[in-house]
Amino acid sequence: MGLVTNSKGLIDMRCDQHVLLTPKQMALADQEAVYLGVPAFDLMAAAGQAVAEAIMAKWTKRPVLVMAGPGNNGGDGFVIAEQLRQHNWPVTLAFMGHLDNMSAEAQAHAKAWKGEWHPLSQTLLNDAKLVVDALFGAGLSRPIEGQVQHMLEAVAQSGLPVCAVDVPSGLDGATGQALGVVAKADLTVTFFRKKPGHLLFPGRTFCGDLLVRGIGIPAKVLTDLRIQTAENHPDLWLSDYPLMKQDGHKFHRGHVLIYGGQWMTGASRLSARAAQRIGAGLVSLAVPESSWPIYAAAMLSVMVKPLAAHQSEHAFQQMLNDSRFNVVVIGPGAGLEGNDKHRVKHAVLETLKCGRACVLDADALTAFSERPKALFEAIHDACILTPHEGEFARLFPHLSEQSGKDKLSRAKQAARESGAIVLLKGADTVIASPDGHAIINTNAPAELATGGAGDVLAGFIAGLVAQGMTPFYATAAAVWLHGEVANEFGVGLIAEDLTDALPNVLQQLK
Ligand SMILES: NC(=O)C1=CN([C@@H]2O[C@H](COP(=O)(O)OP(=O)(O)OC[C@H]3O[C@@H](n4cnc5c(N)ncnc54)[C@H](O)[C@@H]3O)[C@@H](O)[C@H]2O)[C@@H](O)CC1
Ligand SMILES: Nc1ncnc2c1ncn2[C@@H]1O[C@H](COP(=O)(O)OP(=O)(O)O)[C@@H](O)[C@H]1O
Ligand SMILES: [K+]
Repeated sequence: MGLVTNSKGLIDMRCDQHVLLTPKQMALADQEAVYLGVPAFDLMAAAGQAVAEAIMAKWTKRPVLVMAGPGNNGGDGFVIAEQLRQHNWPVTLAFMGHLDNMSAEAQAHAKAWKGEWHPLSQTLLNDAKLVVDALFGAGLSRPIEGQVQHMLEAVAQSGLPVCAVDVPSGLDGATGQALGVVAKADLTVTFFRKKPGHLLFPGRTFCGDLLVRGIGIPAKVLTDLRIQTAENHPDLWLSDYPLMKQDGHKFHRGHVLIYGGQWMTGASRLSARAAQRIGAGLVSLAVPESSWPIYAAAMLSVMVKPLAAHQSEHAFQQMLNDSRFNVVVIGPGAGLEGNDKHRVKHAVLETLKCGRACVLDADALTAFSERPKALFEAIHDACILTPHEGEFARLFPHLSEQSGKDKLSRAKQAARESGAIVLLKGADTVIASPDGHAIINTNAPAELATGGAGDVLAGFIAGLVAQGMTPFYATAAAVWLHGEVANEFGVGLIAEDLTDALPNVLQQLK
């Protein structure tokens, strides 16, 4: 897989801007930059300078309280304080730590601060109109408690605007989870590249506006870091995107087969329309004979094939023999009542048995909740599971939201355990591949929380896989387009609009 690393394991520079570094990887990047000849003093100077500039661009001149912690995050704080002071801002500096324990560069910058030093105290908030949180950054190693906790609580209660340096103190940059209390910020300035914790919830809400600033670390330090995570962006997959060929015909653009249920006939129709709109050459719906008129009447350009009631399993199996169906979607509206569950499981297992690329969603996932292993044993590498948190917990109960693990790790572990690409939905959708690569999506607006949006997404994915896109990229592209269309449409969105408004967004991709 070539998401962030190419076949030699080197970073693909096309997407280098979008990679996400864990705090550990960031520390290695810093070290490597120093090894390559960039002085640590200069890195810290650039970091502090970048934050000071961001503050002066966002806020008018006002009294500032800079809270500087015991490590290099605190070192940045001293640079910020001095920079703002030089621009005639009234600055108060509160330090918690021991100068002797700080790195040489932090000590040097602390000594360059021309103002007074105060111990951390809540009374300092009385005269402040802005707080700079330079307490802890990448080095946070345990939950915040005691005096710092009380200080952060007082900052929150004060309602003062906060600028966080690198990450809001208390936020785990790797996971987006709080380690004890977190200082919620209005602006967070991070360095070199974003961290997963800036994008995953609840971390994203703690950061406020997020700025990334280069501090002189050369991009080539990324090559040895074994980075596996990136933020979703067309740069990751556009070169793999199936743009139309002038001499193409419909059979070049794949044929999606969608399994339709008896009662919830809308869901699979939404998927079908979405697969068409995103460019699949042909789309067929295989539906129970009894519901055939409903489907056929509503779908004009989709081929609707009836599955006879007395032999529906056999009939579906027969359809799979036609190798022109290069992707199968099962789940939206498939049904779980009576014999439906058995039929759905059978359809899934037969599809997997013949090695067909497939998107398994909704009921196709829930159908296996009693014995997920039966599904995992059949899965191959062109299989995409698209659960929301509820469906995810049915297949991976030990990885549910309640497990205490973060979303990125949960999705990655699920992909590894199942052998499938796992798309774990939500406002911070994660797409994880069994080989450890993962993409975090950030463009989805809350308008997507509407019935049927997931059915459309399944259709988008299938439509892209049908056209030859690799499943991992197809999933990432579909999720991004889904979010982008919802943004373009705005309020009042219903699932049908996602498909109808897709062409505008596709047009901009060209
Ligand atoms: N060359 C570099 O490494 C650069 C680092 N930069 C800054 O340095 C930061 C990372 O610096 P550090 O690795 O020194 O880490 P931090 O400054 O985040 O904090 C590390 C210190 O905090 C203590 N600590 C951790 N968790 C604690 C807790 N819950 N309660 C009390 N004390 C706790 C640790 O024992 C250690 O003394 C980055 O976030 C960034 O702001 C920037 O200056 C750019 C250059
Ligand atoms: N608050 C939110 N912000 C952004 N996207 C969301 C939010 N809530 C849900 N979504 C997205 O909306 C879609 C809903 O899918 P799903 O839960 O399967 O719904 P349905 O089964 O009704 O189609 C997913 O793509 C999900 O990521
Ligand atoms: K901080």
